[in-house]
Amino acid sequence: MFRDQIYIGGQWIRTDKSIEVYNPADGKVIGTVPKAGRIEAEQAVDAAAEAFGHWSGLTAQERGDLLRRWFERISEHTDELARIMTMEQGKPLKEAAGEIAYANSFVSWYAEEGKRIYGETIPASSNKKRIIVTKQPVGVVAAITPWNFPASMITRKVAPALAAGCTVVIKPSSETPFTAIKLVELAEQAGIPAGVINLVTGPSGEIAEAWQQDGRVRKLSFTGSTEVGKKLMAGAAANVKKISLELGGHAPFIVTAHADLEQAASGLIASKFRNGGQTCVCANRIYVEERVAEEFAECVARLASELKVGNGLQEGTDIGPLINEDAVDKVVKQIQDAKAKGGIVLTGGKKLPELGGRFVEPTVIMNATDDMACMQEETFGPLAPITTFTAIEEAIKRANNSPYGLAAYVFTQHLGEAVRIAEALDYGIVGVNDPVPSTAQAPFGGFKESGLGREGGHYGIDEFLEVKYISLGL
Ligand SMILES: NC(=O)C1=CN([C@@H]2O[C@H](COP(=O)(O)OP(=O)(O)OC[C@H]3O[C@@H](n4cnc5c(N)ncnc54)[C@H](OP(=O)(O)O)[C@@H]3O)[C@@H](O)[C@H]2O)C=CC1
Ligand SMILES: O=C(O)CCCC(=O)O
Repeated sequence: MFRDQIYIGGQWIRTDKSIEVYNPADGKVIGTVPKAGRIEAEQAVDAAAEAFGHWSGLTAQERGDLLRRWFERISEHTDELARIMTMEQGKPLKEAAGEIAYANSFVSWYAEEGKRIYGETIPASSNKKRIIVTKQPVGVVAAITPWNFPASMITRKVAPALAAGCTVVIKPSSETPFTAIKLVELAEQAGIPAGVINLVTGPSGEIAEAWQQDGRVRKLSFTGSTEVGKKLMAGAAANVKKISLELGGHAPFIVTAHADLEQAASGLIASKFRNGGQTCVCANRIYVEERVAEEFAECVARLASELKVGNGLQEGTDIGPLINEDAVDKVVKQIQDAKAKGGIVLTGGKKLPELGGRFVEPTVIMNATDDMACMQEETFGPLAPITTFTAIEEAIKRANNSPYGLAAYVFTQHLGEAVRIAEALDYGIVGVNDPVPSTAQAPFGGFKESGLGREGGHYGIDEFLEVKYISLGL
């Protein structure tokens, strides 16, 4: 179940040293993965560079057929993949199975979309010339993925890259490598040729540096913190690598007096507590129009108090553990800070060491103010701070007052109000009466320090293509 090998050029390999992987629900070691370094990172690029000629030379239909076979293998192994994910990442089993289906939707969607990489002809200014525009794969792609979505962050990068004709080297998070390894094993079984997908595990800094410095890697796609994203962006300048960054978020969630309050409250629960709050698009700051705030907050607190916290493998669990002790400390500090600044805890507020892992109660805080840490920093945990506003313009101004610009949410039944607020928000994704807007067909990505580029939809495949202009003299 927990394969302890990396995959380079179609070979499964072990290294002398290894890294332990823990189950965050009980702190126990579930297995080890190789502690690869610069040498293996370079070997992976050798393999990907060698495989590129053949892979990019296949037709889009041939690549699509192989991606479709990968999709089928993943579907058949959903239960096993979900179990691996719950054991290394913590999210409840039903949510892990949901993530596998979501991850696989990128594989099926890009298996088709690769066939629609269209070029263009442009009228020339001389009738002795023809202007032809084509698109071709960028080359070898490096994908560095985080622990919060161990499957979908792999497929959201790898499926469009492969469909475009690129080959890839992957470095999954050291906290959740086994889901990624299983996905790659299934790609091998699906017949994706040796060298097209390569995966190494090990210290992220060393592996990322090797790939940054290697001019054969023409594109780096990263999901993770803004802090690391900035370093990678600076490193990519060395050989002017293309780069996509999907970084931190600090999503505002605006509820107006025109909202259906029950719909808004259950929407907030879905957005805020998905993956225990460890999602870059999670609601992080909740702005509610004053005259409905009390009723809304009571409804949210009641729903949050009904969520069952526990080991994700147990039936009925809604919220699993946080990924590590640092994550627990960050949430607990934000709760303490909010209380010290006048926040009132409506439900939750404590960590739950008696459960034997890294668990924090789903927490709802009323009377939040903009000077609280939870209103300024990404929480990445189950804390919902609620503040009030009296004028919509004030809510928009406060919502936009952030270096982040990934996702934002608006709940209102007033159409004009919904459109005006959605248009005024400086965010790449706006969910209007929709707490979970992510989907394979749509562009996912942020403004400002939340990142660069888009994943998903036809935008997501463009990230792996170069535009070539051919000027044809007749
Ligand atoms: N946008 C998102 O989805 C995510 C946002 N975050 C935000 O970041 C905060 C901190 O979480 P954390 O896990 O520490 O986030 P990191 O950004 O440190 O880790 C995310 C990924 O980046 C890798 N990584 C870490 N350092 C480097 C580096 N120098 N070069 C290349 N890759 C690197 C990690 O690998 P390894 O695990 O092997 O070190 C992991 O795969 C969270 O609280 C949250 O706010 C975190 C994760 C995902
Ligand atoms: O970066 C993340 O948090 C993963 C994206 C989750 C999603 O696709 O909704």
